Amino acid sequence: MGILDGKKALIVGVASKHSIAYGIADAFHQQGAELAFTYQNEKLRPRVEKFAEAWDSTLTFPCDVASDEDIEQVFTDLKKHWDQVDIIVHSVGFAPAEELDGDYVDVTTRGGFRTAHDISAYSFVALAKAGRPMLSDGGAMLTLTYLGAERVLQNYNVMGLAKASLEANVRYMAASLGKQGVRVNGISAGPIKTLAASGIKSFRKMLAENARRAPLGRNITKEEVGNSAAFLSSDLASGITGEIMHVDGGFNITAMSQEDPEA
Ligand SMILES: NC(=O)c1ccc[n+]([C@@H]2O[C@H](COP(=O)([O-])OP(=O)(O)OC[C@H]3O[C@@H](n4cnc5c(N)ncnc54)[C@H](O)[C@@H]3O)[C@@H](O)[C@H]2O)c1
Ligand SMILES: Cc1c(CN(C)C(=O)CCc2cnc3c(c2)CCC(=O)N3)oc2ccccc12
Repeated sequence: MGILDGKKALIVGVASKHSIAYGIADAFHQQGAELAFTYQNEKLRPRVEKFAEAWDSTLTFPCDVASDEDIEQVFTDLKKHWDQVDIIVHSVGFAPAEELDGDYVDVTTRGGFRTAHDISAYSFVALAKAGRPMLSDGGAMLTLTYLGAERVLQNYNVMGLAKASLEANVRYMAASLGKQGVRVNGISAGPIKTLAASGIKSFRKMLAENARRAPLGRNITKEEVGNSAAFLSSDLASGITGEIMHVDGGFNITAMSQEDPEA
């Protein structure tokens, strides 16, 4: 008896076993959902096919979210297997690496700004546009955001603006899709060591600072994000839409903590 029994979920954004989308897929499978996946490129295909098999799924589709044709094709192909889709998870974020290291005003460019917003924010409503005809009454969409949308974190730079746009997307999409019984929410996750986090300068220091200052005194895991995602996507959350839920050990409620050396 799982909270997602009978639900069909499309998960966009699995790239490795460290991915947040991996934690979400695992939790969804444990809760009884039937899964389908997209992968960004041919390089990721064998890996995602292997993961899908472990979760009793044979449904994997290529999709670069920069391409409207790719996104349309995903739902055309999915329609051959499923009449409707109950859940769509968007776990995708990208900005050119050079935008994420240094002074915001110095390193931000028009091209980098466009790419960050296209891939990290527009892609969520693009999935809704293409998926709308297949989304069931009682369906749910979910995306992953970060505290950088609300506060300034060093080096997060233009990704913070893209996440702010993504969080507004959650609210406007919730308002647009509510009449057809589809809920739209976001999870603002604490920092997790994933591919998207690798190569980020002083990421380890950031993880340590988060663990020190968070009320739970530790970093959160992709499994914990997965469980919260399963709840938000399930009928247990039938009254929740347009919401951003922080799954970050409480870090976002703090300012200075007693142990702060500067306190
Ligand atoms: N890791 C963290 O600390 C953290 C914290 C909060 C939010 N997030 C967000 O979680 C989401 C997942 O990131 P992650 O940390 O699991 O890292 P990840 O690298 O495992 O996942 C990022 C995914 O984005 C996909 N992607 C990038 N560009 C794409 C494109 N053009 N088309 C299709 N897919 C594309 C990648 O293939 C990958 O699957 C992102 O939105 C990220 O901003 C991450
Ligand atoms: C936390 C944190 C993250 C993790 N996180 C919340 C993210 O949203 C990941 C964002 C991200 C987007 N695009 C790229 C990369 C990371 C690195 C590789 C690349 O080429 N492009 O990224 C940061 C970047 C700077 C500062 C903090 C962070």
